[in-house]
Amino acid sequence: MEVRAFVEITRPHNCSLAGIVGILGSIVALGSVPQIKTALLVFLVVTLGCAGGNTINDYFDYEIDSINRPERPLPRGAMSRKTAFWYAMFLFAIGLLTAWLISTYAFLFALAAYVLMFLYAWKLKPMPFIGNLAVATLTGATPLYGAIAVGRFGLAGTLAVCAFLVNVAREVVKDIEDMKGDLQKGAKTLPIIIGPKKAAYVGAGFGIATVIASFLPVRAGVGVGYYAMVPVDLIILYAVYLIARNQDKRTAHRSQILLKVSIFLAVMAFLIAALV
Ligand SMILES: CC(C)=CCC/C(C)=C/CC/C(C)=C/CC/C(C)=C/COC[C@H](O)COP(=O)(O)O
Ligand SMILES: CC(C)=CCC/C(C)=C/CC/C(C)=C/CC/C(C)=C/COP(=O)(O)OP(=O)(O)O
Ligand SMILES: [Mg+2]
Repeated sequence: MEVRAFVEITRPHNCSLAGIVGILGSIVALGSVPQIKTALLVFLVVTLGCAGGNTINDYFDYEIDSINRPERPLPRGAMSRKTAFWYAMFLFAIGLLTAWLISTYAFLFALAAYVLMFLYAWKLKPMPFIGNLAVATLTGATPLYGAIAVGRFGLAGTLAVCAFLVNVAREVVKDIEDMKGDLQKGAKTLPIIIGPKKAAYVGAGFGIATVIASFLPVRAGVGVGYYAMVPVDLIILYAVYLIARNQDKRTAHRSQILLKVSIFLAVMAFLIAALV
């Protein structure tokens, strides 16, 4: 058992980004910075949920990760599957207790998100496109969580739409990248059902929709700091061009990584626009 596996399995880079997005949702909903206590609680509920979701995801993905991702903690033997299961339940429990400190609505919203993450890992992921929509719904729910915590929505809805669209695009491209392992395990992902080319066009369509939606906050009057979004949209369009042109594993990996970079930069752009 490797102690560092308890951090690694949670994918802290995703969880910390998600936590920041939760706080961003509060900022954009309020139009100002929330109380530090609220910001901290939102960050904890989202990061603990994301950590539990990634952990339970690796628990259920053990066989497929043994093919696609043998370096991950469970396939390489750094942690037992039983330990991973109860570690995920522990993370979810602490997250729910933290959500209870915010409000009843915040608790119920977190409970729904955590249940959806468990269902995704347990049953939804192999369903063509349904699994992609579940993950994208969870990422879209993240800024909404921050809004629920402060009792207002404001512009958090536009953030949620962008998060949903870009993550549908990224999930489809990730499925194109993982086709080999998914085929061996009999998973019925979108690229396997309709073919990688048509799936690439679906992902590209959601990528283009993200670029269009990324200007929604401008229409709502978000400040000039928002022009930081322009390079983000150019990166998304390049990722779309790559996957539409070629669907081999290497191109799909480059495209999905570019989409992840665009998510990180977009979050920074929204933060700048909200705080400038
Ligand atoms: C215009 C534009 C791109 C707006 C971005 C909107 C926005 C706020 C996006 C944030 C979405 C979010 C909550 C991200 C959290 C971290 C994350 C990438 C979650 C989804 O992860 C699922 C994925 O399958 C994990 O795989 P990997 O990253 O390869 O470990
Ligand atoms: C709204 C609240 C309270 C929490 C949301 C928490 C967040 C941000 C969830 C975003 C989606 C996410 C990261 C869920 C975790 C589990 C997951 C979907 C991991 C992706 O796993 P796979 O689809 O198997 O892809 P990999 O090949 O990377 O394992
Ligand atoms: Mg997985």
